[in-house]
Amino acid sequence: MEAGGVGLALQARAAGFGSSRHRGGLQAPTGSLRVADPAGPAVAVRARGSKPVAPLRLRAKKSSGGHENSHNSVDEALLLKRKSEEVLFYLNGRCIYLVGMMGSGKSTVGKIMSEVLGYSFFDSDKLVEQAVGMPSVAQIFKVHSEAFFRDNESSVLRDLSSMRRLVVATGGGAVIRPINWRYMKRGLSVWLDVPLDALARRIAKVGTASRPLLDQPSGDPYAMAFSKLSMLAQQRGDAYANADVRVSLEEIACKQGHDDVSKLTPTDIAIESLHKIESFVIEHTADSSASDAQAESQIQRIQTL
Ligand SMILES: Nc1ncnc2c1ncn2[C@@H]1O[C@H](COP(=O)(O)OP(=O)(O)OP(=O)(O)O)[C@@H](O)[C@H]1O
Ligand SMILES: O=C(O)C1=C[C@@H](O)[C@@H](O)[C@H](O)C1
Ligand SMILES: [Mg+2]
Repeated sequence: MEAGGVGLALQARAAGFGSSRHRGGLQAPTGSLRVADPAGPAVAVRARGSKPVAPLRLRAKKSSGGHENSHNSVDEALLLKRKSEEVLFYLNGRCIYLVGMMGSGKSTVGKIMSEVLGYSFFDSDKLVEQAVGMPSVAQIFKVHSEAFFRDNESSVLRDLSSMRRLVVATGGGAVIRPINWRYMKRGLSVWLDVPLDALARRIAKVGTASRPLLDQPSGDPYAMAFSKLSMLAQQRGDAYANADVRVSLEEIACKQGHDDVSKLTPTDIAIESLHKIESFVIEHTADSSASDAQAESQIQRIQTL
């Protein structure tokens, strides 16, 4: 199933936000996964020449609606910081895997979470590109095949799963292979559940060229994205629901009294994700041997689907 020998030289850049420091990822493939100290602090896994994790800067900017700004207010930034400190205690170095459809905000929200937690951020699509030595997922699909991409995606997730203190934005389709769940269940998985209409709006705004499963030479970008996303959602059934935690944007919007999920900032979503992670971990660490058994039986169930 998995690609053989897709080695990764893990040189994570400490995740930043709002700058080129964002581009967490690997250097060109150079052999096996190397981490100086997998259990050590996030600064132990950073790119050659990159700077250590920058302290959280509170930015009090009004949202433009385009989400160039990560936080709406100082209050929101403080809430995020406070929640991350509580969650860190319970996480005990466990990795966080964000799953969800294309455009659900895994990369955007993941970077915010990694910054506040002092974790390193990885985007599994980028890691596959680097491991294969191609500039884009679209090109990998074109030159090789989706199956080839999926094999490499599994290899990347396997390599990441041996590490600690990472936030991983997984590829939108990573949930379809049961073996990937075995890897992701070594950490905590979070499903960003975003209505298809909002996904299609986001994707239409930036275009579909980088997303081969949605790319369409002509037609209305929103309508095309919506119809393809609907099809994928149907094919994937409840694969996303295998995640430990579900973060529903509709639920957050409802709690905040908004009629539209587009009012939510990535920070709102990061806060809710941390909150849900905390509840999940508290609930499942009461009896850790029972929860290990639960996780194993869940993996067995996924594998037989
Ligand atoms: N809360 C939000 N509100 C509005 N737009 C958002 C929000 N979060 C992310 N976006 C925008 O939606 C687009 C997709 O976000 P992002 O790349 O983070 O998603 P993704 O889940 O990583 O997608 P992919 O699976 O394709 O990598 C980006 O243009 C991003 O700026
Ligand atoms: O949903 C999917 O199947 C995909 C999502 C992207 O993140 C990429 O992993 C790729 O374009 C496939
Ligand atoms: Mg992404």
